[in-house]
Amino acid sequence: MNSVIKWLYGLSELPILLIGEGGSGKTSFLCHLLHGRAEFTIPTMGHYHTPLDYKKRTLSIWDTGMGCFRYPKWLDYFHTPDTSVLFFHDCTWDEEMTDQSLQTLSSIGTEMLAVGYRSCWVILNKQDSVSAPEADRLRKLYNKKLMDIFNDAANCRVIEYRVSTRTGEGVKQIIDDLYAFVTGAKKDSDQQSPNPQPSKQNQNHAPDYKTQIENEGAKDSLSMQEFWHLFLNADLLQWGHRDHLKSGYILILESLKEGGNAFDATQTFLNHLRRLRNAKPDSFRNTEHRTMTTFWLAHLHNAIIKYKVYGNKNEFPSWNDFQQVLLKTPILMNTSLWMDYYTKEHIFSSSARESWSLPDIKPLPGMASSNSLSNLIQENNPDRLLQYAFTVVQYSLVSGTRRGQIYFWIQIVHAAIKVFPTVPGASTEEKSILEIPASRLNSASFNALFDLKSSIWKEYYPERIWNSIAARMAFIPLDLKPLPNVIDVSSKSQEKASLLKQMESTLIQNDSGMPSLECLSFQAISTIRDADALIQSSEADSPVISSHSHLLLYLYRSLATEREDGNLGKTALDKSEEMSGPRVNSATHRIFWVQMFVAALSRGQSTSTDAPASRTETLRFENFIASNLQLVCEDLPRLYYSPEIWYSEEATQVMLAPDKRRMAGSVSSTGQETFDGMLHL
Ligand SMILES: Nc1nc2c(ncn2[C@@H]2O[C@H](COP(=O)(O)OP(=O)(O)OP(=O)(O)O)[C@@H](O)[C@H]2O)c(=O)[nH]1
Ligand SMILES: [Mg+2]
Repeated sequence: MNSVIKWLYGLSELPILLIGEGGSGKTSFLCHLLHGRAEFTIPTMGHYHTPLDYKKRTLSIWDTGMGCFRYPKWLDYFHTPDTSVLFFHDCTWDEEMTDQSLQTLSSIGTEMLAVGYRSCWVILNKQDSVSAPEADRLRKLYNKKLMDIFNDAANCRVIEYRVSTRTGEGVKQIIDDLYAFVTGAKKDSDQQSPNPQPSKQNQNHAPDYKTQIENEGAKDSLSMQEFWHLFLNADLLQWGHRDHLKSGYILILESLKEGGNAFDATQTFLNHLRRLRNAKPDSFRNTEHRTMTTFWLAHLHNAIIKYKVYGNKNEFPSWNDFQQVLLKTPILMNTSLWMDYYTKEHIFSSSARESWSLPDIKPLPGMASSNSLSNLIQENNPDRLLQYAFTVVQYSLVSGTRRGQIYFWIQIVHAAIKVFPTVPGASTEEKSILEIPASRLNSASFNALFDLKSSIWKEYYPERIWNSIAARMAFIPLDLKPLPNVIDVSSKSQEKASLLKQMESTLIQNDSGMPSLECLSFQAISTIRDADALIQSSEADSPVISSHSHLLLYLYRSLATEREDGNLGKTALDKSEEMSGPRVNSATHRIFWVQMFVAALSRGQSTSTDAPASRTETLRFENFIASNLQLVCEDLPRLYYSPEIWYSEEATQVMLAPDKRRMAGSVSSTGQETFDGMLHL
């Protein structure tokens, strides 16, 4: 795991770990270091890596949040024997908090001793707010504690001078001292290269994979359809590398068309393998290995994208292009390809067999490199049918009026979109347009499909009712004809092929960007509806999370009242740990959403946009969602994490920092903290 973390975040030089109880000033310290001033901070969750060029070296600074302490042995993942630890204490804490902080230092110290350590310096922070004798008292307490734990005064000590990460006093001196200490003490063993070399076999031999592909292709007399038929019936006469690639190619291609990725396709592939094994145990041995399957599907996925993008093609390749795709990426023929990425110990571990595990030699191609910001594409679509709904929704949510009209639009949009499945299907036949999941639909396709007009209300209401005062307050029963349950796909837009193409390109674009405002607004409507239903039932307070709307409502109810007492971060983590269910069974997933929530609530705090307490809970929740539309986007993690990291076993165990984009609560060296989602809305 350590090596995974190392290549993932480039933890190559002078690692420095900032730890200490929540609110002790770790992030403020980093802000001062980077920007030379204190900034507004929100509680940090998880671990964030910031490289800082300093003198002639790069400091690899890890800011941690209190979430860390909650995972057993978390230090194992982020602390190496060459890490310098800076432990923060808030001098204004009362006795109870001080005891807790001392205990935390004990448990961290014990783990450091087990892993091996370089140094541990205690920083008595916020001395701008306490007297000198109080700081002295604390210094003695901590000196004794350090002696008890490490008995190593040369490397483990309390900083003597005054420190305040608010005023900046002492900050530069700490880093100067640490730099001098580390560069002076650097051992020879540290110069070792962190990454093992790629396997010799792959370096020395460059087999002619192209010729091999051509030879095997020439002998392959089955059409792709025939192959697939035999595969489904477990009638394949052979089950070699090419057959694996072929079936994987079909599955990943179909998954891609419906907005899926290697991870969605992995489960389908494993299901097929199980089916084949049950049908013909002698021909299909039990070689089920989740990491290996995902590894190959991820490579096939990249090969398909490469073929499409570099070939300047508008469409995904077809089934029959398999041979051509293979020829463009001949390395797929290398059955030992995984050796470039995984050590044997790692890939043959039982956890890698059962769950997707990140490679420990180098990242898969296409995986975002450390902290690179993805270019967010703001859709600029002139054909914005949903804009109608959005405008009404936004107006209604913010002003609390015209509820009648908004519900009309909800019904219309909902009736139309009902023909889309909410969950992507797993069938592998050629996809029809109606198999694109609703969550991936964009407004242009929606418009083209349903041909709805902003004037459609005229079919249902006379103008005087539509514009009446009553319609502003509540939903008015329909006057002219009932609302449809399902709207037919417009007959004008039956040209499936061209629409499918349009959707495919949207899917690819959406991979790196946020859905349009219209889509977010649309999703917000259903979130609010779901939340309302949950509030009516008793399910809202259940920590067994049943849906994304439930997750949002649960966090909202747990945290919205907490922001006054300054303990938001701690409560958020406590609450998040009570949650269960498939959406939150990974540490990274859970903390990601909690962090998003904390950021949203903190923003509310700083801009005071919250609804008055007199409003009903549903309305307050509506108001909160309307001000933080990004939260309704279930795909939000895609903006921050590559799927390889997001779905990895490692991410399940500890909070892994995002690799595509920084989250609120972390500080970057290029700018100050970001409040996610709102920047590009
Ligand atoms: N008086 C005083 N307040 C400070 C000082 N440094 C930080 N603060 C305040 O303390 C609070 C917490 O600071 P952070 O830097 O967010 O603390 P943290 O250790 O990163 O907290 P977590 O991320 O929750 O673990 C903020 O409100 C800061 O403004 C200081 O030197 N003096
Ligand atoms: Mg912090």
